[in-house]
Amino acid sequence: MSYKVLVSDPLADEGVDILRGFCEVDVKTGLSEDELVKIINEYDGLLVRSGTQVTEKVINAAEKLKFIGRAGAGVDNIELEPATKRGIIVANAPAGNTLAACEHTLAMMASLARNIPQATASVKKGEWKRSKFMGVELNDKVLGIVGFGRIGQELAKRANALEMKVVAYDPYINKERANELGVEVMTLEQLFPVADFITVHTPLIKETKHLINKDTIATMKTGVRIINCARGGIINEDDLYDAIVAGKVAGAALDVYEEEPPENSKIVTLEQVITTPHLGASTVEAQQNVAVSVAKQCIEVLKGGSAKFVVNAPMVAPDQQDRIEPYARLAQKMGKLLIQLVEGRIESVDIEYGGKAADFGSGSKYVTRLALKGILDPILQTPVNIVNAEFAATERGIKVSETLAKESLGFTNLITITVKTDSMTETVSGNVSSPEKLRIVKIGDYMTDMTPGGDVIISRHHDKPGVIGKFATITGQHNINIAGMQVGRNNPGEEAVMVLNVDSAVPSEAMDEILKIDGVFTAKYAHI
Ligand SMILES: NC(=O)C1=CN([C@@H]2O[C@H](COP(=O)(O)OP(=O)(O)OC[C@H]3O[C@@H](n4cnc5c(N)ncnc54)[C@H](O)[C@@H]3O)[C@@H](O)[C@H]2O)C=CC1
Ligand SMILES: O=C(O)C(=O)COP(=O)(O)O
Repeated sequence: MSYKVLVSDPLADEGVDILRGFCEVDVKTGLSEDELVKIINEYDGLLVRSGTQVTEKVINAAEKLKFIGRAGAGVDNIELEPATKRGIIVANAPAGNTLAACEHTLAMMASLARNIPQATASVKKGEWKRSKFMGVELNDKVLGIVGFGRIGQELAKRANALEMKVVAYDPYINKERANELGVEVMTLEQLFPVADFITVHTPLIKETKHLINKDTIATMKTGVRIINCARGGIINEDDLYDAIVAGKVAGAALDVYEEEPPENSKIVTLEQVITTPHLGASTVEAQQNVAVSVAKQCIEVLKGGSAKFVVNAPMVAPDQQDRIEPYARLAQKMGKLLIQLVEGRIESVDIEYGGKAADFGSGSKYVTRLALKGILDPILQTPVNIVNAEFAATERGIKVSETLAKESLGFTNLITITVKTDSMTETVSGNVSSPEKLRIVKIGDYMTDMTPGGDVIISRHHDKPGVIGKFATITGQHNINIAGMQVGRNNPGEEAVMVLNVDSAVPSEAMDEILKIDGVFTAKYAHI
């Protein structure tokens, strides 16, 4: 299969070369939304930085698109919901530019403290105004970090070395980690009045939009200096402008703007405001890191796998991946079996985790989505994957639940999936004996021991002499070889469940004959 990938923002050659080794790549930068909409249906993958707006209109025109890669951290230029609905994996390269953005913030803070850009411009004009550019020291000043994630934490380490006092606010902060870094954790109300420098390192989301505004600025120290190397929009630029003009804020260092480029922004015209054109990630090292990361993830996805840093699907922690992967495979096969066993409109799917499968934490969401993929893939037009599985279920009114099992039937781990339709309920339980040995151990009320895979006939029949023999006769007449057989029953002479593994597909005529056997209640052919 040959794939085509569009790179619509400048991407380091190292990434483009990796992609070219796998598929056709077009590099077309500076496209308008309409230009992108016109060509996007040719592509299986799209790689961007912050320059391309991946809007709903673009996504809806992207008929073949399977992957959108963000060569960087922030994904606020990609509309995630439409991508998720369409099953398009969106991934970023979150750590590749952390140090670049952190060092840029440090450089901006030092430049702001010592008026370096203004002084440079003055000298270049032939001036020699030493008293005009009196600065302040960083030493002993309070640095308030808002958003204590990757960049915020790296910055704290470096600010400690400059002998600044670091305080931080983050609603999801790891207090132990902050204390290890010598950082005092505060509320925003505590941080604003004590900080000499305030720097924001949050994503731009509804909670952080205009987090710095006229009301919050009013609570800050007079003479505070503010830095934004995260996202335009976290600071209300008009309010910051007024506060600088009023002398409340001594100055600001901005790398990012509410509108980029900031053509209509008055804030950039102020002498006290130093500016760079969104350069936080622009180092040779960071660009190589992020380009290679998204290129590799793009290839993985186009090969049918998953990406390492998916932002629109549940992630499994890297140290849990090997452990959870066999359960995910098992759940998908169980789902595929179940959909072939049930009849009617599906109303609910419950996935029960027992024994060692009960402590997956958020990893269970990954397993659940693969179970849903197994169930929904054969019945839906659009391909179902880890990204859109839950959406595809809820859109069809299917209630999905996860429960912890009270018992695991004596197995060290057990997953039980129950599918309820408007006419019946079917339950299948499975166990991971070893990463290579997956087993279906129970169908309905009957214990079995079946390796999920290949072609099977599953019957419910009266446990009496001669019934099983007739199965063998019919399959033999249709030249279908029986590879294995297990029968489960609760009491002799009552109902039994049989799983017959066969070596080839079973035609409908053979199934019609099987259904006519005296004593057969139900019989289904399934390919798993
Ligand atoms: N200027 C540039 O070129 C670059 C900008 N960035 C931007 O920097 C920002 C931070 O990036 P990372 O540190 O890599 O992300 P991260 O995800 O590691 O950290 C973000 C932190 O913000 C915190 N947060 C979320 N909501 C918050 C709220 N309401 N108040 C305070 N904190 C909140 C999160 O808990 C998290 O710890 C992002 O917006 C990213 O897009 C990143 C790289 C380069
Ligand atoms: O990674 C981020 O969030 C950035 O803002 C970097 O943006 P860029 O890739 O340089 O357009």
